[in-house]
Amino acid sequence: MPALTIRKKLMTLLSSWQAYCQAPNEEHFVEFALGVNTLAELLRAGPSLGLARMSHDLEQDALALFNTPDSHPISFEAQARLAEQIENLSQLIKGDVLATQPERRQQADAACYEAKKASIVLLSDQPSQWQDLIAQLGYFGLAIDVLSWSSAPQQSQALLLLDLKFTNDWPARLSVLRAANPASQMIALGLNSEFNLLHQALQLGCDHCFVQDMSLPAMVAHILELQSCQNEEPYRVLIVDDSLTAHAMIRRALADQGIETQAIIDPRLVIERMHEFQPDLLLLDMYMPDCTGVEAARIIRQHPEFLSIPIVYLSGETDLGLQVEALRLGGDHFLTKPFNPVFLNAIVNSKIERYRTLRRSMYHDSLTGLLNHTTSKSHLDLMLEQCRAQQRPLCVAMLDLDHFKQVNDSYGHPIGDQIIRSLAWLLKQRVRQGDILGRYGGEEFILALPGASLAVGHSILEQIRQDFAAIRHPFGDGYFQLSFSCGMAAYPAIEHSDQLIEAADQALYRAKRAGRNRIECA
Ligand SMILES: Nc1nc2c(ncn2[C@@H]2O[C@H](COP(=O)(O)OP(=O)(O)OP(=O)(O)O)[C@@H](O)[C@H]2O)c(=O)[nH]1
Repeated sequence: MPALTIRKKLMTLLSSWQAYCQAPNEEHFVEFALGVNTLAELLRAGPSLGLARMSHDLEQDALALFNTPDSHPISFEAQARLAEQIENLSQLIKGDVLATQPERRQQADAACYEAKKASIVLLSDQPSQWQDLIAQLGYFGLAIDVLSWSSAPQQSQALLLLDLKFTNDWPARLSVLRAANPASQMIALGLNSEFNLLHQALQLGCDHCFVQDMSLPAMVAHILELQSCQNEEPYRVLIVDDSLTAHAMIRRALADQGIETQAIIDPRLVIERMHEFQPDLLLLDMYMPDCTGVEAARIIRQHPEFLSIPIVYLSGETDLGLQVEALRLGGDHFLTKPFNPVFLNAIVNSKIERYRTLRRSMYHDSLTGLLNHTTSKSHLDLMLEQCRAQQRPLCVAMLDLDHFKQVNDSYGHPIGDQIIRSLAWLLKQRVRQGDILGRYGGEEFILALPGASLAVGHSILEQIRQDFAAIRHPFGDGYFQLSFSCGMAAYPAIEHSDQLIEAADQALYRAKRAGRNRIECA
């Protein structure tokens, strides 16, 4: 997320707050709440989890005061609390956090094939108790700074892992730590899963608790998840409304949150436009001259590819019976005009989030979260066409775990699953945003690197191969190690995507026959 956009949204928020303080009426409060909501959405998608949390808290407090039109000005205490939160958030945004943005962006966009340097701190007076966790994260390229509680950081934006198991007086320490590090993400380690303890830790500012019996792989997976870049495509909304004023108002409200919109007046064009724009949600006016929203929705639902797309009706209609009927006939929600922009954004965001989750489960493998076999292949076809058009090389790698049957036989299927997940995690950490990474078969993965020649691809995969082979997978009191073999092929030497996969597969077969734990090129 560009630092400039965040700063601009912060400025909008600050001026709307100032306007409210000068003239504390409902209209100004709505503007302010919209500003908070917009900034919170931006920060939610950004790299700083702590900032996201702070803006979320501010948003919640602002929204809690939202539905009280008669109570403006808000109480002195509420105003002071909001002012303090705004001040803290704005200090942090203006300060160090954005200074680290170019570096973070570089990690996300450019060649992040190398191990990422994470900012993770473990606070513990008995760090030897956590050496397995530190080692495991290390294998994924995440370096942990270990500090004692007496040298706890201040104003840190790191992910803080807090040893509460071997720490006396942790509640007091926790609240001091949270106050000193409002923008950090805090994870409590080692509490037993008693309701009151967890409640207390969360109330004192922890964002997550890893309870005592949580398995090491689960902890590692969760931390990796928190560390991974969140680079999602912007949400897309198609507006179908015969009023140009409605188009302008809705587009303005949604654009503030980075949501892409297109608008059409004629409902008869809706299917064509949906194919072109591929929206995540439809805002459909109820009453248009040639066709009602309900009729349009029914037509949309006749197309299997649009069966699950969320449809939200917009209408001045307050007749409950009609609304219920409209929902029965293919709609998901009903917003009454004049709509509240904060509410509109909240509905749109939550519906799209769920829709995308559903789509992810269709295109992604459930064990690893990587693209599934079919989607990897179709993405590869598209990518090859792009590389052909741009006259860029494209390197394809097929990876297969070595002697994996033995892992299942010796350690059990769940451990086998965990190994598959750990290779997926390692690969996810190393690829760039535009690369294809998929689980091609049981213990086979596909990687496609646009712009990379065979030589470049080889050196990237070689580093990953060495790193994976060095990972020690814990089992009982000991550990075991594992390797993968890899076959590679590249465009333009090989012209078609099926042939690329076939050639990489044959090279993989040669790597297996030559002794495994190696890379062969077509
Ligand atoms: N745990 C687990 N095992 C899987 C999964 N998918 C496939 N497998 C197992 O992966 C093993 C693959 O075995 P083989 O094809 O004989 O290959 P290998 O033992 O890895 O030997 P080489 O590939 O020749 O090095 C089989 O035992 C499958 O049951 C999965 O999702 N989870």
